[in-house]
Amino acid sequence: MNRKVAIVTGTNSNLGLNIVFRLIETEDANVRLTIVVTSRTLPRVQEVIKQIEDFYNKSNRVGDLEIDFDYLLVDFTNMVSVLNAYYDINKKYDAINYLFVNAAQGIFDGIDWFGAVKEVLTSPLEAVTNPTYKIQLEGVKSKDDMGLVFQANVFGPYYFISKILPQLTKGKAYIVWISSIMSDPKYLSLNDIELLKTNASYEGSKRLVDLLHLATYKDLKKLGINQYVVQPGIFTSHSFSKYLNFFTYFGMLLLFYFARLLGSPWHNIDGYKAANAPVYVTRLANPNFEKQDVKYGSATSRDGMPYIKTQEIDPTGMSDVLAYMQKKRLEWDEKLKDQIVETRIPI
Ligand SMILES: NC(=O)C1=CN([C@@H]2O[C@H](COP(=O)(O)OP(=O)(O)OC[C@H]3O[C@@H](n4cnc5c(N)ncnc54)[C@H](OP(=O)(O)O)[C@@H]3O)[C@@H](O)[C@H]2O)C=CC1
Ligand SMILES: CC(C)=CCC[C@@H](C)[C@H]1CC[C@H]2C3=C(CC[C@]12C)[C@@]1(C)CCC(=O)[C@@H](C)[C@@H]1CC3
Repeated sequence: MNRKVAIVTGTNSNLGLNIVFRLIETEDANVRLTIVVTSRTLPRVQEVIKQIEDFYNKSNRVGDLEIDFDYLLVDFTNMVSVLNAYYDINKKYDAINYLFVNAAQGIFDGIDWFGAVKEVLTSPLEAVTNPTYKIQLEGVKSKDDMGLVFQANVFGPYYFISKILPQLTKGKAYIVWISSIMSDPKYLSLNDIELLKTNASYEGSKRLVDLLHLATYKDLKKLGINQYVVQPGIFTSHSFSKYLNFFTYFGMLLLFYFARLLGSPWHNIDGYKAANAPVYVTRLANPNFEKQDVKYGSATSRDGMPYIKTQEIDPTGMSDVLAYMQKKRLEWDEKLKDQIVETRIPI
């Protein structure tokens, strides 16, 4: 049985879970797939493993695909936690075949409901595609003294990748960065790469993801690693449902279906449709022919049919971003060099 290892960060999110579901559906036969679930807490690990097991046992893959589980407790806003996660992987695996960089956070502080109603009434499609009424805090730093959203969504995962590069190389891995349609160049100033002087740090972090991908995929390809950047469109998520009540939740769903009816390709609405592009690039795209300098999007037609829609990425600033990340990586290599030492003395 050929063994493969898949790491999905933020597995217990709507998208993370559906990425695993689609991977189970499309993985080759006669494979033993180890799914490395990641979370910041053990209860969420246990919860998502149960959901994946239920899906697998009801699937038609029980006969020709074996799955087993491992987990990583990692918080990407804590560099010691990221280093621990690397140590964990380094101890257990010599090859990793898939890494989905799915975990992300914003520092949302609620919704400007007056602004939301105004946007919905004046431009309902824009209101649920490029919303400007989500309130984001500005200038929030992590305990590691970095921009919190910058570290969580970009630098933490980048540093993790740099540490497990030997395993990713051995596994001829697919790395899939989850970006967003809200990653326009306007959200990132090259004088504020850690996103501390912006009230759109979430969108800025997704612009950084796009640029970091463009700046690194060619070198990774020389190692046999195929990296892609994708975006899942728009779908229901635990992270923003907490701001909604029964009426606003169903009001949002109604607007999502209305947007799809008006011809929006991006209102996938459910996590399974949203997970189309992330798995497409690893299972169906041919890395010898498919372009890697575009963003693969999960899309849904008016009549609910899923499809893949690519978008060009403006490369402006990619060298500045890469230089910043490489400098930050060397800084943290130095800071963490004696952080974890083997204390067990062999008898
Ligand atoms: N929902 C949408 O419409 C869209 C979502 N996306 C992207 O899709 C991805 C998944 O989104 P969604 O399903 O809504 O996810 P959620 O916001 O519901 O969940 C986020 C996930 O990320 C993990 N996470 C958050 N912060 C950290 C951290 N500091 N360290 C480690 N893990 C962390 C959480 O894990 P835990 O709490 O278990 O630790 C959780 O599983 C994200 O990258 C998001 O930006 C892109 C476009 C649209
Ligand atoms: C207007 C009503 C009745 C309710 C408010 C719904 C909003 C909470 C919701 C509508 C559009 C959503 C949206 C996102 C978050 C939640 C909404 C603002 C994102 C910003 C999530 C992250 C992304 O990457 C974007 C592409 C999403 C855009 C749409």
